[in-house]
Formats: sequence, C-alpha cells, structure tokens
Amino acid sequence: MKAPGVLHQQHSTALLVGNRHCRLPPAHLPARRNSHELASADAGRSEGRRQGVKRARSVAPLQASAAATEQEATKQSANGAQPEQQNGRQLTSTPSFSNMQAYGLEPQDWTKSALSIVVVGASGDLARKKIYPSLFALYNDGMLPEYFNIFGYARSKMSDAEFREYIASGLTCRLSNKDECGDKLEEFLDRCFYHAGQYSDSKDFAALSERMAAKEEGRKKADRIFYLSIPPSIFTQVAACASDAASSPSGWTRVIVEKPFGRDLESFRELSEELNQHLTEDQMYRIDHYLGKELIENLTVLRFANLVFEPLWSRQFIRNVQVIFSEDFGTEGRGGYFDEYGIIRDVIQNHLLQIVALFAMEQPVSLDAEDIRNEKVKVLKSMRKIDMDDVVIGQYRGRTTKGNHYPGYLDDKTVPPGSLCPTFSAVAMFINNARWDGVPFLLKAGKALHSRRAEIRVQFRHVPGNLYRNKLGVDLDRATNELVIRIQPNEAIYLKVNNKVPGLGLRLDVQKLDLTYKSIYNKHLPDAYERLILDVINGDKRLFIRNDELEAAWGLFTPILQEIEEKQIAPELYPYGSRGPVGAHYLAAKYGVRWGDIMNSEELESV
Ligand SMILES: NC(=O)C1=CN([C@@H]2O[C@H](COP(=O)(O)OP(=O)(O)OC[C@H]3O[C@@H](n4cnc5c(N)ncnc54)[C@H](OP(=O)(O)O)[C@@H]3O)[C@@H](O)[C@H]2O)C=CC1
Ligand SMILES: O=C1O[C@H](COP(=O)(O)O)[C@@H](O)[C@H](O)[C@H]1O
Repeated sequence: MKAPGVLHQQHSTALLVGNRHCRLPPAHLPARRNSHELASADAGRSEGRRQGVKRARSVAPLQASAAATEQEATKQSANGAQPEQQNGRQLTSTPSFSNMQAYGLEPQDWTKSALSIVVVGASGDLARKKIYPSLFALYNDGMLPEYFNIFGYARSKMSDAEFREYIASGLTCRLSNKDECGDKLEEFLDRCFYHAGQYSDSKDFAALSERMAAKEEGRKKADRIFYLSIPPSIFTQVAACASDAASSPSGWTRVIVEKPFGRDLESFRELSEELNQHLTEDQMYRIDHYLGKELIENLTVLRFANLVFEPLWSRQFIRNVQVIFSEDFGTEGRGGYFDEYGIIRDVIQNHLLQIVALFAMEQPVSLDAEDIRNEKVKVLKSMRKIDMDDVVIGQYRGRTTKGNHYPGYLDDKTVPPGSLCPTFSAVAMFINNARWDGVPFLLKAGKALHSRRAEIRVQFRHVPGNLYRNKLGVDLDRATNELVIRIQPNEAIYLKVNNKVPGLGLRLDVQKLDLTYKSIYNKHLPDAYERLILDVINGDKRLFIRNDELEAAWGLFTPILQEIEEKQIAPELYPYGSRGPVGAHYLAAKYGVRWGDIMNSEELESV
C-alpha cells in the first residue's frame, strides 16, 4: 500500500473523513474550459436532459421498483458476514452472470460481492454518449455482477429521477434484444443514483461513500470503480478525494483515467507523479478506447494465431504500413477542448501510435497484460526520433458545396481567432529494430475530411521476377498485395490479391479475399467502452496503457509539438470534406508510397 492518500485497497475508516479539502497538487494543466464554454456545455447538457424528459418515462413506477429491488437484495444478503480479505492487485473476480461462459470468459463467484461504479463527471458528454450506454449494454447482455449499482457524481444538481432521465435519453436497445429491452432498461435505471458534490471536497466524497455503503450493505465485500470522466485539470484532486474518503473499505478500488494524459512529456510526468501519490499503478486503468475496438483486439489474433501472416510480418516482405484515421465532421462543439491539444495529441500520439505498437511488437511470452505491454514498450522505445521534415500539418477551412455551407475550424466560436491548431496531420515514423528497419510507418489523422474511417493498410513488396509483369491488364509492380484491416466503419479484414480473370486468354485483375464482419458474423459488435469497462471489472489490464508506454510516446512527439508551437508553423489549409492537404501526398511520395485510402477510394464507396 502507498503512503497516506494512496487509494486504499482495504481500510475501515473511509467514511470517517471530516469536512476538509483533499490534499491537492499545484494545478499545472490548463483549465479546459473558460466560462463561456462551460455555459454552453451546461446549456447542451440541459438540452440533453430535456430531451430525456421528453421521452416520457414515468419516474414513479421506477422508484417503486427500485424499492422492490432493494428489498429483494436485502432478503438475499448474507447478513453479518465479515469482509473478505481482498487484494485489489490481483485479478480477483469475474461476473457470474449468465453470459460470461458464452463469451469465453471464466465465470466466477460474484454472489458475495457488491460492485459500485462511480461515474465522476456524470453530467458530461462522454458519460452520456459512451459510459451509460456501455454499462447498460453490459447489463442487457448479462455481463454485470448481480449486486451492482451506478453512482453519478458531478457538481450539477440533479435528483436520482432526473439522473435516470438523463441516462435514458442516451440509451438505445440493441436489435438483438429489443423485446426485453424495455424491462431491462427499467431494471438498469433502478440501479442508478446521483450524488452532487464538489471535485475537491472530501466531505462530499465521504457522503457519496456513505450512500454507496448503504447499497453495498449485506454483501461480504464491496468493490468500487471510479470512472474519471472529467477534464484532466481535475484528475488529481478527484483521485485525492476518492482516495481519502470513498475507497472501498472491504474490497478493491480501481480508477479509470481518461485521456489526455498530459499535453507533453513534462506535463505527463507531473500528472503521473501527482496521481501516483494517491493511486497505485495496479489501481489505475488508463483508457485508450481504440484498444477496445474489435479489430484492434483481433490484430494480435490475426498475427499470432495464424501461420500465414507472421512469416511475412517484417521488412523483408512489407513495403510500408499505413495507419489512417479520418472523420467526416469537424470539431463542432468541442473546439474549446480541441484547440488546446490538436490532432497530434488527440489522435496520433495515443490511438494511432498504440496501433503501431501492437502491430509491430514481437510475440509476447503470454497473453498476460505485462507481457504484452513489455513488448509494446520495446517498439515505442525503438522508434527513431521524428524528423520535422516527416511531419505535415493542416487545418480545415470552410466550404460551400451544392448550396450547403460547411464551417471552417476558425468559424467555431469556441476556437480562438487565428488559431494555428492542426486538425490534420501526417507523420512518417520508423522503427529501428531488426524486424522493421527502413519500413515507413505512415500515420495520418484528420477531421472534416471526405469520409469517416479508421484502418491499417499493409502494402507488401512486389513479386520478384514476376512472370506476368507488363503483359497483362494490371501493372504488377503497382498492384502489390495489400492487407487492409478496417477498424471502422463496417469492420473487415481483406487481402488484395492478383487473380486471373476467368475465361479464355490470360488477363489478371485485383480481387479481395474478404472477411467482412457483417456478412460473416451475424451479431452486433460491442462498443469499445463495453469491452474496456468489463476488463476493469475483471482486473484485466491488457488493453490499458502503462506509464512507460506514455513516457515513450510523449518522448517521441514532444519535440515536434514544441517545434510546431514555438515556430508557429502555419498548417496547410484544406477544404472541409476534402481528402486533406496536398503535403500528405508529398510526404508519402518521399518514401515511394501512395496512400491506400486515396488510391482505392472506390473501396470506400462499398463500405
Ligand atoms: N467527449 C468525448 O467524446 C471524449 C472525451 N474524452 C475525455 O473524457 C473526459 C470527459 O470528457 P467530456 O465528458 O467530454 O467532458 P465534459 O467537458 O463534458 O466534462 C465532464 C463534466 O465535468 C465537469 N466539468 C467540465 N469542465 C469542468 C471544469 N473546468 N472544472 C470542473 N469541472 C468541470 C462538468 O460537470 P459539472 O459541471 O456538473 O460538475 C461536466 O459535465 C475528458 O478527460 C475528455 O478528454 C476522451 C475521449 C472522447
Ligand atoms: O479520442 C478521440 O476519439 C474520437 C474518435 O473516436 P471514435 O471511436 O468515434 O473513432 C475523436 O472524435 C476525438 O476527437 C478524440 O478525442
């Protein structure tokens, strides 16, 4: 256990904290919002709540059934049982609900434990858009423990009933389970409670803890998860308060930390040092939601569970690797946040770099989280310092087409006038190790582009001494094999191969060996947050980021970020809805590469 203030694994005094402020470090990260932004965010939230209320769920029956649920829980509880000695450092338990086995997970005994999930920043955008829907989907699929409760915590004033309406306004039923979904929704909402409080007041957290304890009563032990869905400027104070006043007295306590983890190497180190005063590494779950996406989890399966790919997975056969992220909408509404970070910090330094690490790592000793993360960090540490000549930045400008006007980045009222913040970037990176020496890894991310997609494209070398060169239909030096892992939308893995066009004569064309998920697996794919929240419940850290990975990632990007900012390098403008700045094509051409998404734009039309 850490020095005082570290979130306690076991203690019995969590509820006895007086009226005092939590110990706080100096605020070093920029406050994320100014009052104008806060006001507009508040307006948006009220609107969200109003919409929720409009959906006309009746609250009274809900409360009645909440009482029934509690009576039932009390009837079933093992009264007077002593808290189990529990070490939160280990993978302790897995939900015992019906579906665990169906998902290939080990069912374990949750019958004696309660689980409380606290969403800190409960009135916010991420909570409503992602966290509640994921929790509900897990509940609906039978993946949450029997005795779970959800507690929203934020400064906004809300009753439990209003909170439930707020949650309900963001929920939808899955098609696969639509008939039962209404009842499930009511049951789920019955387990949701709201507690208003300040983020730096341990008295408020102690009161929250008391409410949690009342719901946890009767279980042998209670485990607690705090999801910090708040701006990074208040991560530490919340960790301090939760640690001081609301950690579990009898079970484990885990904390999910959202990105951004700092904005450069220095601020990352400061944040990390501060959080380490209150949380142990075992308690911290640093989320990168891209790691929770189906196709990213499948990346290692593809490589290590098949014989055909791994022998080709090196400089010997791979010409270049492209990791591409594009969105067909701008920063609308999030400009205030975005402008402090820009696309390199927002997407490339975390999501895309994590994908590269998983893609390029050596086979881990086992599927254990530490073994996987050891291999990822080796890749990050082997990366060559990024050269400014290998970086392109862009910013979208407004565009009017077919009578519609699409506003530019600078037209967003929450963006400071004249901002040079990049909304697009392309970077060429290299891994200085035996496997990847000389292979360009081209990363590209942009907002307000022509399409929404995220994919990995692996372009293979040409076939040596090709018999068919120059003779037939396609240029085989250009039509090399390409493996595409489409992360979203319409998840797919396909390999482009040269094939003989059937019939007389000998003509070749390019076809796909196609594993498009929707045509093969007739099922809804879980959202990344579902997978990740379930992993936190199970204590599985494979898909969460370790401190040394972040240290290496920031080490790579901080020098170029500083150079861009210090020299005030102007981004190349590109029209809203276009394919991005021309500079990205020159960057690829410098390494003899053509961007796969541009070269094969017809593939997108079929998505
Ligand atoms: N939204 C998204 O799509 C994504 C968000 N994230 C990260 O998740 C976290 C939460 O994001 P999001 O929900 O968008 O954030 P919000 O800006 O919506 O903030 C969440 C809540 O925190 C409180 N809050 C907001 N600003 C401040 C402030 N300056 N000081 C104190 N409290 C404040 C508000 O609650 P109240 O006023 O009621 O206390 C608000 O409802 C952030 O770290 C973000 O970077 C990561 C990926 C995507
Ligand atoms: O983390 C972030 O991700 C989203 C994109 O996530 P996706 O799952 O919808 O692809 C991005 O819009 C946002 O700017 C960034 O902060």
